[in-house]
Amino acid sequence: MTDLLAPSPVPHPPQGRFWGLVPCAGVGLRAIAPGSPTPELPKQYQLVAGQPMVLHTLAAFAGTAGLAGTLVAVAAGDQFLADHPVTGCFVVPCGGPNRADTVRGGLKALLAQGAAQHDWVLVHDAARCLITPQQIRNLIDACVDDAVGGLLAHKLPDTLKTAVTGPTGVRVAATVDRSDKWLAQTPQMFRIGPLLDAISRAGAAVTDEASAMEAMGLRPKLVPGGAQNFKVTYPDDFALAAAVLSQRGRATTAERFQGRRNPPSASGNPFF
Ligand SMILES: Nc1ccn([C@@H]2O[C@H](COP(=O)(O)OP(=O)(O)OP(=O)(O)O)[C@@H](O)[C@H]2O)c(=O)n1
Ligand SMILES: C[C@](O)(CO)[C@H](O)COP(=O)(O)O
Repeated sequence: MTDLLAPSPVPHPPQGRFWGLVPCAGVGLRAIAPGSPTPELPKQYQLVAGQPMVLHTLAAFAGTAGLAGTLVAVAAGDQFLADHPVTGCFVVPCGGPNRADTVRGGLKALLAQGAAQHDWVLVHDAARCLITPQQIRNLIDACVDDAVGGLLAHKLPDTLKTAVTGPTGVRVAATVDRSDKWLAQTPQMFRIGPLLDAISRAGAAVTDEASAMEAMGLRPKLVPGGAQNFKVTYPDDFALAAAVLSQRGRATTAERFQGRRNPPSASGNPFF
């Protein structure tokens, strides 16, 4: 195994461009409350704070300076984004049966559309709709000079248990040391060529890009993301995401209102 903590004798490849890649071809089965009918739309198109979830996600990518473009990987026949175009985003029907297949299709499509093997790609779940341009920028800044790349992640905040299921239900098997545990988030940022190679070798079972790179013996960098960058996965998550987005919207409106009420004045006194 390569020891990436040791200085690399291989010079870094040339800088390259930065692309977004948003896998958007899932169904959202875990987001359906038990006993509820199957929703008409997959979860990434359901309304959150008055807007389809994925449009919040894509707005953050559209608002990030320095990206060459963002590819949205959707299921074959999915027309939703044709009716809701987003500046700087292009839609490709390369969705596969699981997330890794969708990402692999998206990486091939990026190369087919002119991206270079050494360009960077930031893979981000459509269902992480609370991502901000600042967090995307933080990841780029933290990884751009790294030999491997990295991902946003959140240091485990709670006590961690393993479980055992027996005749009396689910019970604690053990309490696990959490000091080295992080929750993997997205975006996950790697060079396109090495990532495509890693995912192709790892197969469809890997649940994130970093796992595929780890399987190649590499150690992606962990960059703090924050608790708000959670993935809308379970039914309760919609209300939580809506509350955060609405609060951000109110804060932005208040800041604008404050700016109009107290414009900077030549005297330096905000009242004159
Ligand atoms: N075949 C798939 C499966 C998932 N995804 C995308 O991967 C992201 C993260 O996946 P997850 O939240 O697990 O979404 P789903 O697979 O849709 O959810 P579930 O497992 O509950 O069905 C989502 O934006 C989802 O649309 C995808 O593009 N292609
Ligand atoms: C990539 C990911 O968001 C990292 O946490 C996550 O693994 C994707 O969702 P899934 O639930 O594993 O399919």
